Formats: sequence, structure tokens, C-alpha cells
Amino acid sequence: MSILTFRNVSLRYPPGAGRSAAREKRVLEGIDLQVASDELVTIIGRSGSGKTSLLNLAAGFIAPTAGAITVDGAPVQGPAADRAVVFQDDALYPWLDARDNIAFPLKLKGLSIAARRARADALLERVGLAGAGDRRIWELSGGMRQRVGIARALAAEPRFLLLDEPLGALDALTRTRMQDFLLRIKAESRAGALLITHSIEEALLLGTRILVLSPNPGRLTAEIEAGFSAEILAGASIAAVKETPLFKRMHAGLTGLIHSGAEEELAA
Ligand SMILES: Nc1ncnc2c1ncn2[C@@H]1O[C@H](COP(=O)(O)OP(=O)(O)OP(=O)(O)O)[C@@H](O)[C@H]1O
Repeated sequence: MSILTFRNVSLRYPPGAGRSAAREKRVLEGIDLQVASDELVTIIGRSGSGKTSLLNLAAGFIAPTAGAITVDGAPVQGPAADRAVVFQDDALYPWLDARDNIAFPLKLKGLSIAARRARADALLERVGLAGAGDRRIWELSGGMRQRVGIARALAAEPRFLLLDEPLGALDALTRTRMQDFLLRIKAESRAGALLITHSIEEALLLGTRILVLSPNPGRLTAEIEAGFSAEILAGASIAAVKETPLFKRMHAGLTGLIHSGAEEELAA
């Protein structure tokens, strides 16, 4: 069992960086968070609340201004193979075919060409793309590309999957299929997962825990446990789960939590 921990983490962007150039930007404040490898934790928050910044900290792309981020007690000091990131735009290498995209991280691990190809083929099969290994990225649909991205993330057998709106660019039908897929592949991989999303529905469907990030500065203001992902893994359809009174009640409750304070902010 691995644990990713944020302890009292704050993040400020210095003046001159990004959009608000004149003043220092307080983005995240006092974030305490733990993700264990048997969990899929979703973080939901309004636009600009700091979700991507939080994920970038977990990935080690940026460092916190204060506080500590650790994996099994060891400080995160930059990107590493124990934490794989999947972005909304799949960020695949267009000059490589699907198989070589998946095999790419294995090259860094020093595996032979034959071993890399064998592992990539096994992963292609696992994500339902057996036979598509020779296809170029532009020959794949959006959902297929995201599967390749997820397979590539899994290739190095990370301890944590960090998912930044990975399904955000997909049409509704494909998104539902991919939600189901993501749950299953996460359960099989035994990696912990941190998923950020704008979608309240997706946060509830996929998360074993849902954390609400409130903006200015970003703080975790609510935590909810949900069992819908276990129902889906046990065979319930996503459409059926969404129709249950409990799902609807929790959806309404979460909507209230996320939007409380938004009116005051607009008026201010
Ligand atoms: N490199 C940067 N320099 C300065 N400010 C930044 C930088 N990156 C993000 N910000 C600011 O930090 C705040 C949080 O941004 P972030 O992208 O983490 O939020 P988000 O919740 O992921 O937003 P969205 O849902 O719109 O993607 C925003 O006000 C943004 O303008």
C-alpha cells in the first residue's frame, strides 16, 4: 500500500507570472490530503480554484511555497516514474504509432526493444486496443487516444495515476464509456488515483472520496465518501446509478457545496 500525502501545502505564484502580473497570487492554502493506493480520490472545484496547480504539485512539475508532499514518506522532488500524469489533451507523440507511444516510458527504464514491444502489446490489449498498435495517433478517435494515454501512463507501473480532466474533451457517450473503463483499469492496476474534474457527476461516479476545492485561495472545504464506483465495478450501469435517489441527492448536495460563496464573489 502506497500513500501520497500533502501536509499543510501552500502555493503562491510570484508577481509577474501568468495573468495577474502585479501581485503575488495565493493559489492554494493549507492543503492536507492523503491518497492511498486502494483509492480513487476526485477533486472538484470551480474554474480557477487551483485544481491543476494541485495536480502539478503532486506530479512534481512545480514545488510548494510551504508544506510537504511525500510518497510513502519520501519527499516529492520532481517528476518521477512512481507518479504518472494523464492530461485532457492526450499529449501523445504524433510521430509515433500507438504501440511506440505506450512503449516510450519503458525506454527510459532501459528495457530492450523486444521487451518494450511485448509490454506495449499487452497494455494495448488491456485497454481494448489490440490490433491498433500500428496506427498513428491521428488515425485514432478521441476515446482511443485517451486509452493510449492511459496505457502509456500505466506502462511504467506507477504507484499513482494523476488524472487532469482526462475525459473532459470527449463527447457525452464516449465519456460515459471511458468512465466505466477508467474505473476498471484503475482497479486492475492497483495504483492510487487522484482525478480532477469540473463535472460533479463524474466526481461522484468515480470517486471513493470527493474533495471540494474552494477558490481564492484554494482550500479543501468538504470531503464526501461515495460508493457508486463500487456499484459500477460490481456490474451496475452508469446510467442506472445516475437515476438512483441517493445519487441525485448527493449531486444536489455537492452542487450546493461547490457554488456556495459564488454569488457573494460575483457581487464583490
Ligand atoms: N503559472 C502561473 N502563474 C501565475 N498564476 C497562475 C499560473 N498557473 C495558474 N495560475 C492562476 O492560479 C489560479 C488557479 O489555476 P488552476 O489552473 O490551478 O485552476 P483550475 O481549478 O485548474 O482551473 P480550471 O478549472 O479553469 O482549469 C488561477 O487564478 C490561475 O490564473
